[in-house]
Amino acid sequence: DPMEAVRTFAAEIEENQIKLESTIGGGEFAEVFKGFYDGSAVAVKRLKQGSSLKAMDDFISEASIMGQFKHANVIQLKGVVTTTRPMMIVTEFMEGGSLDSFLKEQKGKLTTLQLIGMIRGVASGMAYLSAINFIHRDLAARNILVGENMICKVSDFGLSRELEEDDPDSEYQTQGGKIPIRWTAPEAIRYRKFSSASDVWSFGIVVWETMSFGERPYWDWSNFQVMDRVEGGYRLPVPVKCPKIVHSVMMDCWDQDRTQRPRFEEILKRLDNLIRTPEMLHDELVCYTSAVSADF
Ligand SMILES: NC(=O)c1cccc(Nc2nccc(Nc3c(Cl)ccc4c3OCO4)n2)c1
Repeated sequence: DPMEAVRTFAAEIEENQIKLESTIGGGEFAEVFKGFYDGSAVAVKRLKQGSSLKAMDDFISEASIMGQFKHANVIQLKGVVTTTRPMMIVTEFMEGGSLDSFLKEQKGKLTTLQLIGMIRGVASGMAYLSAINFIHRDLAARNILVGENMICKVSDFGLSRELEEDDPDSEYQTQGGKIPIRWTAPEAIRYRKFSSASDVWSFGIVVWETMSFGERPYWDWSNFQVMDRVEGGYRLPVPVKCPKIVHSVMMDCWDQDRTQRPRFEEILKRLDNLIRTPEMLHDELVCYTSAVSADF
């Protein structure tokens, strides 16, 4: 019973203790506001009146899931309003908004090291979630939030994907459920085999989005073209000014064989090494031996 779970994992907040200030977003089922609670800035997701029972259950489930997490790179739940209507989810406030829009606004203004620092935060949040066996299924720059000092946090644990019917990123699958095709691993698209390894694939796409300052993965290709060409071995190219060594991390995340993809723990170590040795980010300083061994 979702209500039972939310009482276990989330503090109940009195609605009159929350002050709403401004609207910052919204979807089909809920609106998101900036507000204040307990002396600090918060984000408040408010379920729209007249929502279906399923929408209510999904709303409550998102809070229960979030309430079980505690990590610097995962959005922190402060509490919920469930005993009065409308229901609300209250979290820490992330001033930079979603990563995809943040990157578009900051296009060309961030250094490679800053971009890698953001990606490192996402990898750290995902290493934590995969360690507690939580599979995200919708990891994308739009579902990462940016806070002070450009800290990045994994968010959006909604079971019901807020992908609109006509959302170009949603693709109907036979058994209900919508899948964001251009972020999803081939085995998860083909036979719904979601795992931390399919989250690693999605993470590779997030790295590409970040190094491309919010460029749309596979540009204006149709979902079918994406599936067909990726199955055929096509992979996104190295973004402009992106060090080859960062593109090699992406390529490892996009291994057709999910057992060959690096775990988030390994990805985190590789990113930390790059941050510690920035000279590795200058292609001209790094020698790349060709894949084919020299015949001598
Ligand atoms: N500065 C801005 O314009 C801005 C735009 C969008 C989001 C945020 N910031 C922001 N900060 C924290 C959370 C969210 N959105 C969100 C999510 Cl994703 C899931 C569940 C939940 C939420 O709020 C309460 O419950 N947003 C800030």
